Amino acid sequence: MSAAVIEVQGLSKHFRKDDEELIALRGVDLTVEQGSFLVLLGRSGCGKSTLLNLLAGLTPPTSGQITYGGKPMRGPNTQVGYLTQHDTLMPWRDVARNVQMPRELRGESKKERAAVAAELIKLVGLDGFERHYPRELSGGMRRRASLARMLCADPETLLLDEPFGALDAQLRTELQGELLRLWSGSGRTVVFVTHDIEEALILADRVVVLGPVGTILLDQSVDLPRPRDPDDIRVDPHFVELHRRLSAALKEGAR
Ligand SMILES: Nc1ncnc2c1ncn2[C@@H]1O[C@H](COP(=O)(O)OP(=O)(O)OP(=O)(O)O)[C@@H](O)[C@H]1O
Repeated sequence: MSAAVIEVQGLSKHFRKDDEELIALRGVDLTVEQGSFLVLLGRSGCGKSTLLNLLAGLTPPTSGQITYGGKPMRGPNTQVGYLTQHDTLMPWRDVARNVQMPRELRGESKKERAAVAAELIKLVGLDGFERHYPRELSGGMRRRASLARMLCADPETLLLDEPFGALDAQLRTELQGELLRLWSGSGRTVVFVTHDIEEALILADRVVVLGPVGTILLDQSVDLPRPRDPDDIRVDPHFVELHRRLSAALKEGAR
């Protein structure tokens, strides 16, 4: 077993709205192993995005603690790349300049960062759109540009919040494949949020099913052989059994 890169203990997050307190997460314990591909699966509103915000260090917990690489996290974590659910592209920069941004901030030369960005733009299928501004792109294209920008920072841990939800089925499968190629053997850790069981099983080493307030309903390792061809794997009896288990856990959480 690899070392833990992220350790979450007794994590709670409350929000205050007017006079009411809303509990988004309550007492979550979770360990993420270095180099693993973890999928967090859960229905809308169970606290997945809140958990990623906390893992990225964008917001502090109400109680509990998170350690990253053995050190308590305080403030934004620069080792992680975070693809949020909402669009964070800079509207005044074209695709190429958005994607290059993380390396520009590090002071990398124009030539070097342009070369890396060009590769990544190609990888996400946006070649030809380098000079387009975010407003000139479709929702799915903006998502892909954001993914390329996140990868351009070359983070050691990737936090992805439903990154492929807005894409058509074929593009989704292609980008899932690219993500797996990028991750495989890289030593990077991925925490991927989705509410799609099939997507979870195609990607993950391990699926954690979350219920209301982030309660862990099931912690399931996924020992399906890789590469996992979506068309073949759907009829694999072990896939079908895992699908049934995850689906039952999600239903249980909805009661
Ligand atoms: N900034 C905030 N202020 C108040 N309440 C919030 C805030 N952020 C999240 N919440 C609440 O916390 C709960 C969990 O929200 P969260 O976005 O983490 O869920 P989710 O599982 O990611 O949902 P989805 O799959 O729909 O994105 C929800 O009830 C939401 O209304």
